[in-house]
Amino acid sequence: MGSEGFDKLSLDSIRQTLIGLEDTIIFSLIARAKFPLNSPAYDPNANKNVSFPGSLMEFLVKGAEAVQSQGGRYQTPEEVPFFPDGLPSAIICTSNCLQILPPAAASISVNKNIWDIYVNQFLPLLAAKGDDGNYALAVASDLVCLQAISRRIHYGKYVAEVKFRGAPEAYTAAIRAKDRDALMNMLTDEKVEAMVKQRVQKKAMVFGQEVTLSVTSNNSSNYKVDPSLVYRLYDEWIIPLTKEVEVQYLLRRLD
Ligand SMILES: C=C(O[C@@H]1C=C(C(=O)O)C=C[C@H]1O)C(=O)O
Repeated sequence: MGSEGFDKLSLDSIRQTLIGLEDTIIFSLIARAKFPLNSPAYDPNANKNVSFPGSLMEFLVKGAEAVQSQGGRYQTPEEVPFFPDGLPSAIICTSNCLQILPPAAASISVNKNIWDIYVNQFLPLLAAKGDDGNYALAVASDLVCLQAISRRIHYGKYVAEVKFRGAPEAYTAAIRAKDRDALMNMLTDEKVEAMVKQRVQKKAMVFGQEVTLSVTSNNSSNYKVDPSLVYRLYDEWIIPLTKEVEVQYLLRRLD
């Protein structure tokens, strides 16, 4: 998002972007679900190659982020690396180089939470048990999921900025008081959250249905990804982490 566009930003336009990211996230989950869990890819102890520490997934994600960083991926507040330490600089400055949000926005990241939830809680629910040896393909698919989920959650920085601009006095008072609960109450819109969760569950049913040429109606209830799991992903993890990003952003807004 270019800085010239920020002033035209509205909550509706940001929400439209988040709706678009729902599709990206759900299709990335469908792609990952094609592989079994392949647990050795996530186990640092399964890696006997001492040339790199950590799991195969950590090794592959670090390498991918290093290349993408040189291409300028991490020049906007919503694009946050999972392994920021030692990332090479961008070799080009894209239009997004311009300062969009206050400098403190760049330091806000909940990627450690996202990684831990995804690897240790969500992935075992998404992928079938088993090991087909396609570790690099499965991890490449994981990275697409993680980056889409992270982008969606860190879009909370823009949401918070628009909300701040909509009620600067009220937010300033809560920020000055470092009142996290007040900020959380002010930024929460339960009606919108409910619509988001219902919509992603329905999208998982539509996008994840098996398409056949059978003349009979396709009323099978087997989906490529469990729609109730997608609902839970948003309910227990994506929405709460988005709001956490909003609160962290607001607490730094007046720095
Ligand atoms: C993102 C927003 O802020 C909060 C988080 C939401 C979400 O993560 O889906 C939805 C509504 C709000 O409670 C918003 O207001 O759109």
